[in-house]
Amino acid sequence: MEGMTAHAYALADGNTIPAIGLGTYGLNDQTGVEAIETAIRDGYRLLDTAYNYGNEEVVAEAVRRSGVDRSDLFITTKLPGRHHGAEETLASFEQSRTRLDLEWVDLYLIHWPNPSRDKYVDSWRSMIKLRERGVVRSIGVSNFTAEMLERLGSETGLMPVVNQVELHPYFSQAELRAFHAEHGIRTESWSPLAKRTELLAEHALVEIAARHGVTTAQVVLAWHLALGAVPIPKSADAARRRENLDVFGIELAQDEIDAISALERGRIWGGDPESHEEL
Ligand SMILES: NC(=O)C1=CN([C@@H]2O[C@H](COP(=O)(O)OP(=O)(O)OC[C@H]3O[C@@H](n4cnc5c(N)ncnc54)[C@H](OP(=O)(O)O)[C@@H]3O)[C@@H](O)[C@H]2O)C=CC1
Ligand SMILES: O=C(O)C(=O)[C@@H](O)[C@H](O)C(=O)CO
Repeated sequence: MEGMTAHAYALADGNTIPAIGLGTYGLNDQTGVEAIETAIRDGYRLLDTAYNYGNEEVVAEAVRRSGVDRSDLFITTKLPGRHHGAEETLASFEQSRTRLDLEWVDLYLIHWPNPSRDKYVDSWRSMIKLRERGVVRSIGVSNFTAEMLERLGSETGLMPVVNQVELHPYFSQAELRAFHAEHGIRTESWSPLAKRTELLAEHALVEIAARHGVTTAQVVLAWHLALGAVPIPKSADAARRRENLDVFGIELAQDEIDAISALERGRIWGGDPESHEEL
């Protein structure tokens, strides 16, 4: 599995990111605390939240209750579109950090580029400052196109180390992943199971899963690992979360990887970074 050691990858800034994580969108309130706490106890180390998920305090409580050393966890949060801008970014981060009850955040992402606002470069400069201050270990983006990434690089001299994008067998992002590989950017996959939809019943996946004696969800997650992308599946169910973590022994053959990539059909909803407004 490309560039992976001990189920983690080195990022271009020298930090390390776990090879799989837990998506937390929709894990709220007490049930969310219990789900995330159990996930940590079961071995999840990367937790993916965002200002806009309204659950940063839920993540904080789960981390406290888990008993796992904070330095063994990798916690990501994201800057919302309505807070783009130099000062706004610094203030928004501080709110996130306070709610997360953390000395530092492992990975801070610009959630969406919101190009109509044209402020993501200002936000990026503030994120560079946050990293220099040590309150953020790694900085990245989400839902950025190659052109937007180029712009960050040319205007600030620093490329993100991660771009978290929609990625699953229906939308495999081959071109963007090639751009990432050229520029030392690690790809993270959001909605890695295509929000379940009908993906997990696809004939090609059912066949491959039967051959390996695993579930179709596990096949999809093994495909992400084979691509060198970091999937962050969300599940509210403890057994499914354990299933999603138990994928490192699945070695897909190249023809299986190709058959899964051939399911390509496009985005599962209208989240085009050029036009989507996520405030
Ligand atoms: N940066 C961005 O713009 C975005 C980031 N994200 C991030 O990505 C994470 C994951 O994406 P999400 O949209 O939730 O989609 P996923 O692809 O992770 O799919 C989640 C769905 O799949 C089901 N599921 C999970 N595991 C299994 C399994 N083993 N077998 C069968 N069904 C399963 C879940 O149901 P159940 O809970 O009942 O198990 C849920 O309905 C989010 O939580 C968030 O952190 C998501 C969207 C955009
Ligand atoms: O989950 C996320 O990170 C998002 O950006 C979502 O708000 C996403 O835009 C969505 O779920 C829209 O239906």
